[in-house]
Amino acid sequence: MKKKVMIGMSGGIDSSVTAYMLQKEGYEIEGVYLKLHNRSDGYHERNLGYVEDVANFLGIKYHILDLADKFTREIYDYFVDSYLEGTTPNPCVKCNKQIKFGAMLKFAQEKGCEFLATGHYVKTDGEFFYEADDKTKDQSYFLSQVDKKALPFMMFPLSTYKKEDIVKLGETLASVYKEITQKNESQEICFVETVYTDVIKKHANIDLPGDVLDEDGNIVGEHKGYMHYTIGKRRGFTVKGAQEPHFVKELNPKTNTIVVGKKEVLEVNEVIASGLNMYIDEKEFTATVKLRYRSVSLPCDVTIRDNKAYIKLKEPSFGVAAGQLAVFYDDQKVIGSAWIESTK
Ligand SMILES: Nc1ncnc2c1ncn2[C@@H]1O[C@H](COP(=O)(O)OP(=O)(O)OP(=O)(O)O)[C@@H](O)[C@H]1O
Repeated sequence: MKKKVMIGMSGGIDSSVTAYMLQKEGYEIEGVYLKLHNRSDGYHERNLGYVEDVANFLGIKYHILDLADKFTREIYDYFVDSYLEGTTPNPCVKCNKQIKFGAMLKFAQEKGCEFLATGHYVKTDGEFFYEADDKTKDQSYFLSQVDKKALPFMMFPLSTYKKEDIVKLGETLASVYKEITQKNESQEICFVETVYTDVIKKHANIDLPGDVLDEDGNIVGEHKGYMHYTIGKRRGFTVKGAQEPHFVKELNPKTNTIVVGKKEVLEVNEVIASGLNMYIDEKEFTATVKLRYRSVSLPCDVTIRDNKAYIKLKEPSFGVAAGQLAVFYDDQKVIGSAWIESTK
């Protein structure tokens, strides 16, 4: 009997080609589209149109799973609250853990599927995640909070391909694939239509000017409201008499102040992170760590104690933000991750 695979279908090229590939390999496939938010600009209608056309082309069944309430509670509210608290959230990491490889995986299993496949660029051997071959698309950072128990059920057929090859293949398939390749690349964060501040504005007044402080607490300028800034940002505030660029080092919601300094004051050598998700049991290890997506992996020593990771960097990093994820790698293998709480 053919093995049954559920495919997370977003209406984008990656998942549409994933479905084509797995069918060609001989799997029995079904699709599921997740409704994750209530965008009113025709977003879901457009995506579902593509999902339906691809499903018709392949002759497969597809489901619509409405997870908007769960998504609002667990992902959207966390996103807004993080900015209010002066931290920098990573909603895609939470979504992968709780929604895509939480609720969507459960749905796939309830429908009798042996596997869940997505168009993520990442590898797995059922025990660990590994970086994808296309390093410009690699999404291992975003998957590193996914529960170990979910890994044996995952399939990532795009893991060895380059994005451009997937687009090229799409162009040779049915006309719907061609149409999908011509639409705009999806947004970085699916519920942010333009910029994140437009989302936050719906929940708080973000335009509250306040003081810019130097490291010693002296007032040196003015800012537009702390929620306009993230750690490392260098524009949109004034610093009296500054000759050199200044960067945001700290956000203080309670006093509506931001602390800025020259690049060297943003230097970080130690990181404390909590909310661990480890794929190995060791409590002390040497690894490399990515402190944000699209940053280089830095060599470090890690000690796990009282459910926290104490990370000593062997070379400094700059502009590390609380709220982002620290992802530990052993070469290309993801060995765990934790949320950045504080830095030194
Ligand atoms: N709304 C959704 N419903 C079902 N699956 C989804 C949805 N959004 C994303 N996915 C799954 O997660 C994968 C990664 O999504 P992401 O948005 O990170 O990448 P993408 O490159 O835009 O993918 P795609 O081209 O398939 O839209 C998708 O390929 C798809 O399998």
